[in-house]
Amino acid sequence: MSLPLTQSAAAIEVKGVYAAYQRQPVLEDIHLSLPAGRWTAIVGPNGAGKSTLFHVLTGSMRPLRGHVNAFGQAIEHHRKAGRIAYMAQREAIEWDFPISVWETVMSARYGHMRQDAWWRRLLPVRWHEPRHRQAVEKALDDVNMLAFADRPIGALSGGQKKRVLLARALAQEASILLLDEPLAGVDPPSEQLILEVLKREREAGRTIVMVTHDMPGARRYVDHVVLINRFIRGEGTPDEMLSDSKLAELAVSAIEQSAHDVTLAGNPALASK
Ligand SMILES: Nc1ncnc2c1ncn2[C@@H]1O[C@H](COP(=O)(O)OP(=O)(O)OP(=O)(O)O)[C@@H](O)[C@H]1O
Repeated sequence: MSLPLTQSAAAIEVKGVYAAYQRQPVLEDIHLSLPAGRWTAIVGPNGAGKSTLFHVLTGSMRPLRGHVNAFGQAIEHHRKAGRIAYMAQREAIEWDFPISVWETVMSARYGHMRQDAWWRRLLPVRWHEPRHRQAVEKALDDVNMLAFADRPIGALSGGQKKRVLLARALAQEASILLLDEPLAGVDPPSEQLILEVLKREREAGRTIVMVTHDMPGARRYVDHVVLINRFIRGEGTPDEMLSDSKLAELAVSAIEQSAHDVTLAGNPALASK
């Protein structure tokens, strides 16, 4: 069940963000206030700019204009302090890299290890602070992947890779989780497992922002929904934003947007008008 949004401060505030690739606009005039300790779904058609928004939120892409704050400070500050965990889409990861599931998830702890005594950091991994091992173990257990800890990451199925990526984000124990399509390509039992894990994380006070195309899952679990297609097309409760009429409006915006882009591609002179 979703939580009421009253009295919830903003975890992330996006103000007047514009972003583009090779001068082609992808995000325009984005203003958002994502509530702290709540679970937000970002919903939009393919190519709407959802992943790009996450690149801006993680600081890996600089917007052309505008800025992003987390808990009232520049987002870079929180990223460097490890307070933001980011789960990329499966396709964005190099799976041939010769490293195990355990090592992949442990890499989420590097930021925390910087705070350990310097001599500890020189020791082999098995002598690192037990809290790192415990966090990795718990995260893998949460997503039912502990039995695969020693497996090379390249030797996993698509759905298993997804769960390892989520475990990596969980092991960071960050206050904000940014998850790009955590439910895509997983079977129904795994989807249910992931939704329940995220529900527990939200109940523990973490702020979750996830991109999803899974409307039934979003309707049942999230507190807040943002509709996006280059511009923000709506923001509110799941009941308001995921109604048939709102989703139909979003689909029409996608058709209009692509017709507009095709027109501009055929007449580049119009782009500057
Ligand atoms: N590196 C890039 N260079 C040029 N264009 C890009 C790049 N990455 C994305 N785009 C374009 O920017 C637009 C938004 O892409 P983005 O990946 O943010 O969309 P999305 O909403 O996450 O889509 P999907 O649901 O398909 O994952 C698309 O038209 C895409 O083709």
